[in-house]
Amino acid sequence: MTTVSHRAPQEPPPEGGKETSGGRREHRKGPVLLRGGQVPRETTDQRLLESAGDADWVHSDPWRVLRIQAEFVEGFGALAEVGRAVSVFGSARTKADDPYYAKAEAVARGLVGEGYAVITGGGPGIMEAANKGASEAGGVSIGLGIELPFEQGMNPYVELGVNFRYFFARKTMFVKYSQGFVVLPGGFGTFDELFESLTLVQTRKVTQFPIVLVGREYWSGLLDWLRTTVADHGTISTHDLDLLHVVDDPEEAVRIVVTADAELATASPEAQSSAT
Ligand SMILES: CC(C)=CCNc1ncnc2c1ncn2[C@@H]1O[C@H](COP(=O)(O)O)[C@@H](O)[C@H]1O
Repeated sequence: MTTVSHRAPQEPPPEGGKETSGGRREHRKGPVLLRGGQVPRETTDQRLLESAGDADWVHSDPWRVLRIQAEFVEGFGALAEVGRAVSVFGSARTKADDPYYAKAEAVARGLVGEGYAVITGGGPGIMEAANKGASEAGGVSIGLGIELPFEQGMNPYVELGVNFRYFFARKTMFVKYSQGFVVLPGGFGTFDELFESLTLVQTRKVTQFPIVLVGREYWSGLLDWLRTTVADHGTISTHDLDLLHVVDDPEEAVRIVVTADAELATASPEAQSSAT
């Protein structure tokens, strides 16, 4: 493994790497290709064997990789035996008297009634509502929490909780361990989760993955924009929007997930393949 040192422009040209047929120096580091001023002047082994000099690099990023790895291992370990599950997303700010709070509870109850565990981000608002609905219905209520600068802690209805430091490790868990996503009104965090799942379906990294938006009024502006501006520019195909189901009724949301999941169970193994 090598690390990249960034030099000031006045420093001498790099000595490391290999000369290509075009007479340029280049250095490969896994998926990373370094050329020109980015080629490291010395190899990692050289640095490792050096007794003197700056050794800070040994202590920071390589260890971070192990922490990231540990998050995946812990997450996989905690969730491997959960069985069929659906992730429910939505705003962290929704109050308990908001009608969407009750809808999220109802979605979770319905999912439990169909034998699914419910996975959320473990936080307040819609996440809390879904965990509440799941735990009160006697189902498996899971929270994949995220460490944030303003500590919130897991909502009290989470019964199996895993706390992540990295959003990307956590997002893998939502997709890997759920059979579908139900998305209630939310902000940037919710959009991130929604568009990540849409991208995975669009690029066939996951297949037959139902994504249900609850709240026609809330989502219609976004959908209109996708149908007109975005599709008109050709940056998505109109059929990409078929990936999304929009409903108002929690029971309908549950029905869509159950139907898509049943179709997947009878589909070919190739159709079931997943990159996660
Ligand atoms: C009040 C507040 C901001 C609390 C933050 N506490 C949180 N705890 C856990 N997951 C979160 C939190 N904030 C955002 N997320 C993630 O982002 C989504 C909600 O973000 P937003 O509120 O729509 O943008 C959730 O589905 C969740 O996965």
